[in-house]
Amino acid sequence: MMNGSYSLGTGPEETGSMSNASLEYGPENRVSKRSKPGSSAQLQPSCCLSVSNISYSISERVGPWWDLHSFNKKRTRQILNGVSFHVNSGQIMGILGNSGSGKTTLLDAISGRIGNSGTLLGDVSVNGRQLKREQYQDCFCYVLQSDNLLSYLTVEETLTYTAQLALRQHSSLAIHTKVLAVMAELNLSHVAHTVIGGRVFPGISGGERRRVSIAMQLLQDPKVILLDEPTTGLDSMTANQIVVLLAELAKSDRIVIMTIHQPRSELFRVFSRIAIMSKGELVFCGQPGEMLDFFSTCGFNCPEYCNPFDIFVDLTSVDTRCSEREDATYNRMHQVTSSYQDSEIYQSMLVQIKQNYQRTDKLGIPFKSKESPGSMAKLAVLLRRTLRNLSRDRMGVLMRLSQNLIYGMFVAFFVMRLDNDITKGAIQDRIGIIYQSMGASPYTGMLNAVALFPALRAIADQESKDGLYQKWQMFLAYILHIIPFSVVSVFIFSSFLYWVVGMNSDVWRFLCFSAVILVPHMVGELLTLVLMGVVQDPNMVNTGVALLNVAGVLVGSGFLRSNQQMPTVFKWLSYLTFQKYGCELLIVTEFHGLNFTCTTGSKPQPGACLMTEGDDIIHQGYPGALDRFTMDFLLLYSFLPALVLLGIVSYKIRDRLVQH
Ligand SMILES: Nc1ncnc2c1ncn2[C@@H]1O[C@H](COP(=O)(O)OP(=O)(O)OP(=O)(O)O)[C@@H](O)[C@H]1O
Repeated sequence: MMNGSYSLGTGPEETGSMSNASLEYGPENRVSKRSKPGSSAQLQPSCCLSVSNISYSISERVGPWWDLHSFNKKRTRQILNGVSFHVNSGQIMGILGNSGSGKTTLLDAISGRIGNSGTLLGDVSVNGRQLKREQYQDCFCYVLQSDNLLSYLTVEETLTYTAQLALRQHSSLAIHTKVLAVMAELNLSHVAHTVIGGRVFPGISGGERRRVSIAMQLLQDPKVILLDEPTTGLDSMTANQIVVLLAELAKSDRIVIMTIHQPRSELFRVFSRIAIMSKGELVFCGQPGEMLDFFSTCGFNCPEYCNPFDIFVDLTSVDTRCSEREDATYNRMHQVTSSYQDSEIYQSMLVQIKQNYQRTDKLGIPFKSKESPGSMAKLAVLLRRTLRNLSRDRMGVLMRLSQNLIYGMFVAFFVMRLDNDITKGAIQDRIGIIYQSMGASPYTGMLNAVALFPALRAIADQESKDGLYQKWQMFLAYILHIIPFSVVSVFIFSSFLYWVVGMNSDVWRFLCFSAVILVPHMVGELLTLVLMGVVQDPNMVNTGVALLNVAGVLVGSGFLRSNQQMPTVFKWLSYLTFQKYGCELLIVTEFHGLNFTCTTGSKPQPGACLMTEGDDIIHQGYPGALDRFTMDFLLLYSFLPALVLLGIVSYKIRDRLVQH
C-alpha cells in the first residue's frame, strides 16, 4: 500500500471514506441537491472542512526606510481574497499556484498560524461547526516546508519523544505501540533505528525525513493534515511517492491539504481536489476531471502529452515582467475566476457549506489527542531529549569540554610560572590571569549557545505552535543540560591553569576560583540564550553579548580604572555587572594573606616595593572586599536565576514575535 504505486485511473470517487459507497463526491456532491438540508437521513462524512470567504490583508509601507517620503505612506495589500472551499474526509486536496500566489498564507490562515500584523476575515468550520481562532491549532496539524529534526536521534527516538510530549498520559507501552503503528503507516519501520543525520554525517534520506515530520504530526491522530510544500527539495520520484503516501493517509478517513509546486502529471488523478491560486484568489477548485472540463469550457484545452498542472497554473498566473503582459494575464486570470464562481462546481460547493452549517445532526469537532503531560513532565522529556541528542555529538562534546582548557593553555604558556617577587611581575601577572579568566569565560559560553541553540530554537518554535510545550520550557531544558557541561569544562580549565601557573596553593581557594569562573562562563551562555529569544539572528546576538561583556569588564573589573576614581554614574553601573563581584572575589581569593618579596637590585625603582602584602593590594584597589566576600558570592550567583527569569520573559515575548 505504501510502496509508491498508484494508478492513473484512481478517481477521486475511489478515495472517499463515506459510509455509503453509493454516495458520490463532488459537484457532483449532488447529495446536497437530492436531500433536504438538515435532514438526518443525509449521509455525512466523518469529518468535513469548510473554509468560507477567507481574506487576509496587511498594511504595509509603500517604500523602504531610506526613502522617507514613501516610507511614511502606508497602503493596504490584499494577500488572500475571499477564498472558499470544502473538503471531506478521505480526500486529498492539492493547492497549486505560482510563487507568491498566497498558498502558504492560506494554510497559515486556516491553521491559526497567521501573524497579528494583518486582518484576517472569514470562517473555518469543521463538521458544520464554526471554529474559534484559538481552536484552529487544536484541530489541524501542520507540516512545515522545512524539517526541524534533531540530528543525533534515531527515527524511533524522535517519534517516541514527540509522543511523550503529546500523549504522556498514555503508558510507555501504549506510546511504543503508537510509535510502531505510525512508523508502519508511513513506511519508516526499516529505518527505525537509523539516526536522522545532519549536514556533516549521513542519516536517513530526504524523503524519509519528510515522512518523519509527517509521522510526528500523525501521533496526535489529527483528522485534518495541512502540509506546506512537502515535496520541495525532493527528486521527482520521491516527491511522487510522498504525494501517493499522503493520498493513502487521506483514505484512512482523514483530510489532507497540501501546497505543491510542479507536480508530475501522473499525480493528476491522485488528488481528489485540485485548487489553483493566483494573486490571493482561488481561481479554481474541483476534481481533476472537472478541471479539464472547466478549462475546456473556458476555451483552454490541455494539449496532449502536456502536464495539465503546468498548463493551467501558467494560464492563471499573472506575468509581471511588463505592464502589457501584466494587464493581459491579469484580465485572463479574472475571466477564469469569474467563470469559476459562476460555475455549477462553485455554486454546489457553496450549497454544501451552507447545508453543513444547517444540519441538525452535526458531528462534534474532532480535536487532536490532547492528553499532554504536566509542565514538569514535559521539562523532563525535553531535558532527556536534549541531553541524548547533544551528548551523541562527539566533536561537540569534546569542544565544549576542552575549549576552556585550550584557552587556559594559552594563558599558562604565556605566563609560565608565577613568581613571588614584585619586581618579577608577582602582582601584575596575578591580576592579568584574573582579568583574562573573568574576561574570556563568557565568550566560550556564548560560542556554545550560538552553535547549539538555534536548531533547538527552531524546533521549539514549531513544536510550541503544535501545542506540545511552550518555548520557555525548551529554554529551561537547555539551561539544565548545560550545567554538567559547564561545571566539568570550567573545572578542567581551572585545575589546569591554577596549579600549572602556581596560584595561591590552598585547596579551598582553588575551589573558590573554580566556583567564581563558572559564573561568567554560564552568564555568557545564558545571556546569549536570553537575547536569542527576541533577536533572530545569532550573529547579532554574538555581537551584543561580546559588547556587553567588554563594557562589563571595563566598568566592573576595576582593572582599567579603579572603582574609586570612576565617575559616579559608572560606579553605579558597576553594581549591575557580574564582573565587579567576580573580580573582587578572585582578587581576595588570590591575594589575601600573600606576602611578596621585592628584590630592588642596584638601581631600585622608586615606589616599587611600597606594597609587599597581598592585603595592601585588596585595601587599595577594592576597599572592604574582604568583608563583602560572602555577599559578593551571593550577588555573583544571583545573576544566574535573574537571567533564567529574564529568559522566560524573553521566550514569552517570542511567542508573540514568531508565528512558526
Ligand atoms: N505578513 C506578511 N507581510 C507582508 N507580506 C506578506 C505577509 N505574508 C505574506 N505576504 C506576501 O503575500 C504573498 C503570498 O505569499 P505566500 O508565501 O503565501 O506565497 P506562496 O504562494 O506560498 O509562494 P511560494 O510558492 O513562493 O512559497 C507574497 O508576496 C508575500 O510576500
